[in-house]
Amino acid sequence: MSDIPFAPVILGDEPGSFPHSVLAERHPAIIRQVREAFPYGPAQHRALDALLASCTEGVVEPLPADAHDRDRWEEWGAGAYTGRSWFKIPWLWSESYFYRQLLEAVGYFGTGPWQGVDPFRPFKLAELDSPETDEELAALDALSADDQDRALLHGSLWGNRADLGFRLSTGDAGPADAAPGLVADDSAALWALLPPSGAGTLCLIADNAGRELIPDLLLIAHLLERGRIARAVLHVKPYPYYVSDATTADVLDALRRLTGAQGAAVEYGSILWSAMTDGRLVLRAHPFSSAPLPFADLPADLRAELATATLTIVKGDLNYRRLVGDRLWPPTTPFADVTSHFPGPVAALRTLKSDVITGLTPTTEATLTATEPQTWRTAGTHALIQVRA
Ligand SMILES: O=P(O)(O)OC[C@H]1O[C@](O)(CO)[C@@H](O)[C@@H]1O
Repeated sequence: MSDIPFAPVILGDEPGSFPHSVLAERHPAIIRQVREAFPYGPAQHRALDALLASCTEGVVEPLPADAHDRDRWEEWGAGAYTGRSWFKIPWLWSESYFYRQLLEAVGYFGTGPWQGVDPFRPFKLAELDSPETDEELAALDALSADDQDRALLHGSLWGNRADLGFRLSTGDAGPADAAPGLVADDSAALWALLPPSGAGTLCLIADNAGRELIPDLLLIAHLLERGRIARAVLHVKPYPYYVSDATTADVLDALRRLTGAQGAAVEYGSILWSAMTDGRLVLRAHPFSSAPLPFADLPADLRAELATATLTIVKGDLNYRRLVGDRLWPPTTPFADVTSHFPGPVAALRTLKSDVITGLTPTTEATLTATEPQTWRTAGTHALIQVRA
């Protein structure tokens, strides 16, 4: 990466900026919503009060001395950031640590009865049970064999808009005269890495549960069924994270949603069910999946595993930030340069929901900046498919 221009790491300390609004407004709102979603007891409410005070006006507090992952967070930088304002340290770190501390407050990691109760589960289930999910599953029945590659790839891509921490108010793309919805499209290179009769392994680093995970699973089922891959490894989060990020429990809920549906959805569900049963589809919940660090810092075991994949698909905005580095890159910085650290071929499927962007052509950047100066980076109205073979 030595030829790449310097790009500053994103912090949350600039009032009016997107990262600042997440720390100052979105995190308090998430605490409020979680509080209302369950009849938590007084101790949990006190812990949530303390977290609210800490993350808005206070400093980063240490994890309890007996926390099972305290050493891991030390390795990930807790020593350097404890005692500092949440706004003045890398935004990626602040956000990640917020979710870790939120789970601490509600007793998710404790030994009591709230152990393992996902504070975001009511929101995830509501989305999974929504009429929109019914409609998306019913649409599978109308897909011709020729349409499936593109439709299922795009389903997985645009499914990334369905992020519960980020409710969209706009449609597929920007206004009619705006830049195209897809600001980079390397899908030909992606398909070239997954030819029919492929014997390889796809790793898919998942993002959100519900209406994003369903199309991710459909894509995996399709690739297995068409013989473009022999095996898939689906990387999920080891614990609830960023409100809607997928965990093992969410995969099982999504799978049940498919097998309990009607029409083609059921067939996809049974392909996935048997693939899990016979080991062609494997779930992984590596601790690094919810680390506050970029993928340039992959631990050795995960790096070795991803190095064996024919292709790794990295889903969503947060994973994109981790893949290219959570930095204010010049938008035309080549995607291949900022992903040269990654151990194998990699594809990013992402809707744009934060300031980080790379790999645009000068023309695309100029069009976006001229037509949608305030919103194109963060509104989720644009998407990209970028590949480094
Ligand atoms: O679900 P996604 O696509 O990873 O998006 C989550 C996004 O939420 C934010 O963290 C803000 O909360 C984004 O900036 C972030 O990258």
